Amino acid sequence: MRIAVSSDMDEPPARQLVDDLRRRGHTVEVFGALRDGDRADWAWSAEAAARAVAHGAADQAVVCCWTGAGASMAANKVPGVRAALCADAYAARGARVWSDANALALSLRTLSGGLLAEILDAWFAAGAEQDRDAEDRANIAHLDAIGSTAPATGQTATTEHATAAGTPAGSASERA
Ligand SMILES: O=C(CO)[C@H](O)[C@H](O)COP(=O)(O)O
Repeated sequence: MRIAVSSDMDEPPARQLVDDLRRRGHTVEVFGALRDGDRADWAWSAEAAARAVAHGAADQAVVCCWTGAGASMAANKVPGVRAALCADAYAARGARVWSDANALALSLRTLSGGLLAEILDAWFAAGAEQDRDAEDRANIAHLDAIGSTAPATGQTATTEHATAAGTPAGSASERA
């Protein structure tokens, strides 16, 4: 897989992440503090990695900062990117199976060597289960399409919004 990796800090866990991904056979492109001359702030670096996914230059992203919070927020601002901040293997598996996450956000503060390997094992072993949570995933896609100006998903979608972006699966108007 082609993986875009970002970090706002050139810390050992971030380097270890890149090495581990390459050992697993992935092609890695780095952003932020891991790349000479790149901007290293967490919002920009995570957004750059997320954009690589949105533009099709990468299949997935792994975005890092000290807590993982800022990196996940920035990545999730890029339409089409579903970033999940995962503190353990259970969260990583769930993010793939239920949420079809395409970006893994990690906290550099908490990553020991063993934990990183467990999270990556779980992340790459799992894929979205088509028959579970499909409605939720459709609503996330709908949110991407409509932005924040339309009624919340689950509320009655107006004709205007339904026409512009498609009616969200399971919305009140669809169930009516
Ligand atoms: O975890 C983070 C954001 O969620 C950052 O890594 C943390 O805030 C440190 O950034 P800086 O050194 O620029 O203050």
